[in-house]
Amino acid sequence: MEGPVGQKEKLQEFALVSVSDLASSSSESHSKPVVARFSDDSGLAELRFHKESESAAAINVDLRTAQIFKVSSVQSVCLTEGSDSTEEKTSYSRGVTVQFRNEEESRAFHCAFKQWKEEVLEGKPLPNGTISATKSKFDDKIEASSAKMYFHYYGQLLHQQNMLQDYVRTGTYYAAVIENRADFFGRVVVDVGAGSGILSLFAAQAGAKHVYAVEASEMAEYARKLIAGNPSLGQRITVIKGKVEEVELPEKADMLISEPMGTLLVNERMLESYVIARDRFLVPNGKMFPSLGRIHMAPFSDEYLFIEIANKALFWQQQNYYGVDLTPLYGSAFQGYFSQPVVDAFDPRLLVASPTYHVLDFTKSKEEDLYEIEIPLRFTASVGARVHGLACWFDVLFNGSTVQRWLTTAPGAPTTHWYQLRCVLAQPIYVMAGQEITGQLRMVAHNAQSYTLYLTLMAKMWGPGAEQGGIIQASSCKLDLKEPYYRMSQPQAYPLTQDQQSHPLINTQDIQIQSQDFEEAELMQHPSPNSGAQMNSMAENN
Ligand SMILES: C[S@@+](CC[C@H](N)C(=O)[O-])C[C@H]1O[C@@H](n2cnc3c(N)ncnc32)[C@H](O)[C@@H]1O
Repeated sequence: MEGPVGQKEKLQEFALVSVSDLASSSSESHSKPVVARFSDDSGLAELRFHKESESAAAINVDLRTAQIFKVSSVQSVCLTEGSDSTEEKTSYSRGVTVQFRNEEESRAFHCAFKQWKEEVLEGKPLPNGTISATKSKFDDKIEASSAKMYFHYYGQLLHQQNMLQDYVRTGTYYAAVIENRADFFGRVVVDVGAGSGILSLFAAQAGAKHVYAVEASEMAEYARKLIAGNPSLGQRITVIKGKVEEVELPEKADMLISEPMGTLLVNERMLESYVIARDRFLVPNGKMFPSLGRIHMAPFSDEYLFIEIANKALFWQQQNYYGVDLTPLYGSAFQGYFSQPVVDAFDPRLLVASPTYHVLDFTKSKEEDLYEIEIPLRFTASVGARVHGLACWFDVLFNGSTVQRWLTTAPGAPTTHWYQLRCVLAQPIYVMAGQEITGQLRMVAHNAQSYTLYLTLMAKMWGPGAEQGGIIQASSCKLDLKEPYYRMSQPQAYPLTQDQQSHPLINTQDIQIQSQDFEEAELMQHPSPNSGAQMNSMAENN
């Protein structure tokens, strides 16, 4: 045994009685002693079984995927994923039976095996496009079942198509890239979560020197196909299948391009992957497309929506449902319906105050900043109304050196597949025109790639008692962003109340609509692909 683990030239050797490759049934044994050698001198952490002083006919095991099982006190089986080099796609499991000289050596070997996996591989740089650690930051914070469903969803062409067919989204990306050729020309670009590879192809069209398209789902294979089918661009694009938290790239990037936005900007928690990619791949002062996002918020009044939600729970008020009293569950059902944020396109005239916004700067935010986001709220009601909750939407900025362009999901702007989001209070509050509405929106990330939302809205004392500063109404709710209620309908022509007609609601200029180059977008009837609820219901259906 030589070269203790942890030193620069890492190497460890064991003498064995024999090894046999289960696939070939050939056995390496006695004539010359068999050696098991852990090494990383090729840059690849591997276990190699070979005859002493003979490297030919060695059996190589990739330690990143290898597992070892004890069959007896002196015999073990080492299983690993293998790949057939002649046919890139084929992957199969490979087994090697290892015979030790005694129990003590077996124990030492197992101990070394465990150490190599845990200590040597942890954070160790590996060759381009390979996985850098057995368990990454992504795996630490995201539930495996959520990640599996998430990448399964994005692995399907139909869901990529849904995003590609959001012409406001894809058209704004295209315009932002092509109008800012100067930012791409001759530059190295990383496409973070490349999906079909569309943004990589746009970057190549704008003259990028090379684009690394990193995609964790099975979509990476389709991206390869699409890119190969566009050879004049494709020769400057490399698709790397893996998570941005784990892959290694051969060079630093001058620029990142990505579409990491989910419902309410933060759903899916992909913004965290975007800033991790920034820290891992981007040169100092490199560009990010988009570079920042804003969450916009305003209180709204929507009697129809409120009644619709409240009515859903009425089912549980039946006292004789096939002879069963359902009322014990009414309260829980009522709460359950109000814990679902509503996703739809609403008429901006439902807003009862000018919106405010919260900025997330992707060039500066730390990953941890996105774990919990607290937004203080302060509005002045422009009309007297019953406030039913908080309406939210987002926009992102492409801060090009030639043209600055915003992609907005604002109500009243051409509809995107993100629509808008509304948090509805089970207990509405009443406000008069000119009254101040305060509160807080707190978003806490959870391990199912989404957020729990805590909303509080308060209306301060109005009239003579106001100087005392007393709060007369406060209403709170807790919602799960992963479980939205999709209420996809055409924006309704809401009849204005008399009060609303005499007071113009809000200055619609306050809602920045910057993607107006596009014709009225057709309203898409499909639910957002970025929704956990849809993924869940999809999984339930399967
Ligand atoms: C919203 S889609 C955008 C796809 C494509 N860029 C586009 O604009 O059409 C996000 C993509 O990022 C991928 N993705 C999400 N998190 C990732 C991660 N940590 N590493 C690599 N890919 C990821 C998803 O599988 C999905 O294909």
